[in-house]
Amino acid sequence: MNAHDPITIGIVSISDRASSGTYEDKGLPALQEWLGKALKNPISFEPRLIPDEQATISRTLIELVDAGCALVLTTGGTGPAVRDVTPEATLAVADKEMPGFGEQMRQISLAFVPTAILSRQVAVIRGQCLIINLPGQPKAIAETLEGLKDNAGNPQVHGIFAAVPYCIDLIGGPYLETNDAVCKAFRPKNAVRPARD
Ligand SMILES: Nc1ncnc2c1ncn2[C@@H]1O[C@H](COP(=O)(O)OP(=O)(O)OP(=O)(O)O)[C@@H](O)[C@H]1O
Ligand SMILES: Nc1nc2c(c(=O)[nH]1)N[C@H]1C(S)=C(S)[C@@H](COP(=O)(O)O)O[C@H]1N2
Repeated sequence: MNAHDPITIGIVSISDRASSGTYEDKGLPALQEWLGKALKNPISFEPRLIPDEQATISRTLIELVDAGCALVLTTGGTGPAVRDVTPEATLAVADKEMPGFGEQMRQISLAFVPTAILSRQVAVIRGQCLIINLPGQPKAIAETLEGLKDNAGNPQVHGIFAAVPYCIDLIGGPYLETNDAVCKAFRPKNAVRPARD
């Protein structure tokens, strides 16, 4: 039996072309694969594939929070194009904005592509859920969550996921434990529970 707290995670791929079948969606599989590798907790996924429509995005986020998700990750629709409205839809359902996540993602992504500054990702708290926008490029999902490592695997720029478990502690969610080889979560010493494996 898995001794870790269970978690429900909403994963939302926001893409006009993937949701209409013009191309295959690679966002949901990339999110699911990375989270499955990074977390020791048993995960129940709530996947959604939707077009770049602001009202649909906001409605989907509210539905996932109401369904008990402690974490929702979106991918796509963060750029400057007319139909890129994921940040607006996310801010519209926010109780609190968490600007550090967007700042750190742009910092990480700049190490990969100069166009990282075009991504307007935001993160917010709604109720007891943390909602984070990731860029739409499927490879950007692991890059932003995991950060930049040197050849020996030591972090050079921390991935944003390192801060996710403690954030979820602070909003009263499940205690998340990570596989350190993928992503080492950081918590202040007094917030660390004894290991259970
Ligand atoms: N769900 C997805 N599956 C596969 N590739 C994707 C997906 N979303 C985005 N991409 C790729 O990343 C690029 C940048 O993503 P962005 O969210 O800006 O999409 P877009 O160009 O607005 O088009 P669309 O919304 O139709 O995917 C896309 O042009 C596409 O090549
Ligand atoms: N790590 C990473 N971040 C990235 C990219 C990338 O390839 N890798 N692409 C950038 C580009 S080209 C754009 S336009 C913005 C917005 O992407 P989105 O509209 O797909 O969300 O994300 C940026 N962030």
